[in-house]
Amino acid sequence: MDLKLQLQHYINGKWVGADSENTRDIINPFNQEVIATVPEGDESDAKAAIAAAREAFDNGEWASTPATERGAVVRKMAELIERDKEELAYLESLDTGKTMEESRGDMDDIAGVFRYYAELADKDGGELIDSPVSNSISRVVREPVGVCGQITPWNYPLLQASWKLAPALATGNTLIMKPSEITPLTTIKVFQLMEEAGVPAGVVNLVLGSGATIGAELSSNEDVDLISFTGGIVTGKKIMQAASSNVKKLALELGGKNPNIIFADADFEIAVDQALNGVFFHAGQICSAGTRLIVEESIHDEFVQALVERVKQFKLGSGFDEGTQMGPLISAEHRAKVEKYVETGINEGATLAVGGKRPEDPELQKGFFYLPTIFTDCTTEMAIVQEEAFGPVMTVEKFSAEEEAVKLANDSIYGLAGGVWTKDIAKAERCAGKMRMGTVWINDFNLYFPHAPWGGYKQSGIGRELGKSGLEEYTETKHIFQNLKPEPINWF
Ligand SMILES: NC(=O)c1ccc[n+]([C@@H]2O[C@H](COP(=O)([O-])OP(=O)(O)OC[C@H]3O[C@@H](n4cnc5c(N)ncnc54)[C@H](O)[C@@H]3O)[C@@H](O)[C@H]2O)c1
Ligand SMILES: C[N+](C)(C)CC=O
Repeated sequence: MDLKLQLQHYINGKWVGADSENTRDIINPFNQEVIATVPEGDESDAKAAIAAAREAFDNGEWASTPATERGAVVRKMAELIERDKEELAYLESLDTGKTMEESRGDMDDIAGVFRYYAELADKDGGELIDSPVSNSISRVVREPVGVCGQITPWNYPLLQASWKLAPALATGNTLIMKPSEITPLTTIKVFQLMEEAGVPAGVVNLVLGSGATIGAELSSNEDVDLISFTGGIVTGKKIMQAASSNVKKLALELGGKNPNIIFADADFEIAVDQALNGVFFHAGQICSAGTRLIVEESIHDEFVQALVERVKQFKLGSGFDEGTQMGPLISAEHRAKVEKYVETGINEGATLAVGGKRPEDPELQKGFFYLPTIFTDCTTEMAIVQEEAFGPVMTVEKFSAEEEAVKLANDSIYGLAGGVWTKDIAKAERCAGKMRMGTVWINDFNLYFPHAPWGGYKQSGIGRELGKSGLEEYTETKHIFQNLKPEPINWF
């Protein structure tokens, strides 16, 4: 398949092969066909990219380029992504199995992220602060952190990359990105676009390969000043340990096990519709999927019945077919993980209301498909209620009082996101105030946009992406104090 892509690393402004002869096949999750073969990097490739980024930061001009000019390059990226939207969406759907409609939506979001950070690039000229010393000037400025390692997951390959690339570039950092080894295509394409947009050599570097080699090198290498990671909690903890080598700045966007509370006074039809969307969109492979449904007892049975009836109608298929609502899971290994999780639920005594197996449709046998699944009679101590399945599986718990709903929602090591459905706004605000999560949606679910910070409480992560906070992650804060009338202290 000719994807018209430069299937190589991008280091110091050049497209280069891997030091070793190793390669990796990229697999289409819909039919297991090989879409592309890319170099599989090792530590030496990562070290070359880090050296290029270090040199570009220490001796290059990007960090001191006027912020307005950096903003113009970031804005150009938004324009190029819009220009190549169809091609990018095609590559994303090919690589992840998600529908073209989803991928097109992702590309719009990604262009929006570049545009947002382009606008912010030159808006922070520093701040004068009050000084306790007369005849002095005290000011606070923000400077780029330096060399940034950026590691992304496979579920939203380019979207998650854009949340890191745009703010890092806007603030004058240099970077090395390592996309997920199973979904590198759109990231490769965007590096081609960054070259076209005029990002100077060495400022952005791309290394393809596994987490255990490239990711581990980025996390531990002492020439890297910041590591920004989006992925699973187990990997996040490893990165945190490795990053202690030189006390790197750390941004971690980890998993979630997100509650969605449905009160009896919610708009029933909308709540059913959005509860389904909150879990089964992108086959549940979303960090903020509302997989823990917490439903008020008085409407529980009717609500579950409505969910099950709708789930039975879902159209599974190719992301390129009109009408497909849910694509395959990303890989055979990932589907096996989801299957194990469902088996655990059955063994724990939860009731399988629908799904719980692979589809029988002959058209879907080559893909990594799994039927949308709902468990009822779930209780908070069950592993299926506590652990992230990252697949199309919903657990349903019951509650009878507001405090109980909030307690159930907070009973998790995670704290990424959650939802509350009710027409009683005071009740919704009370719940939102008590829910220990980085995002709480009231009468909505899974909405994110560039202006709003994104990140987790508890073990869902450290730091924030998007919004102004997402820009600040890539800056160091410096206080410059100038004494305009120095005098001797006469102490010694
Ligand atoms: N909080 C968020 O915004 C957010 C967004 C998307 C995905 N996620 C989470 O990502 C997870 C799914 O993604 P995944 O399966 O790709 O996660 P993962 O942790 O397996 O991999 C993520 C990235 O880390 C790399 N990696 C693996 N081992 C590494 C190591 N030892 N050192 C450095 N890097 C290493 C991988 O190669 C990949 O690029 C889920 O838990 C999901 O919730 C979170
Ligand atoms: C952050 N988000 C919702 C775009 C993707 C999470 O997996």
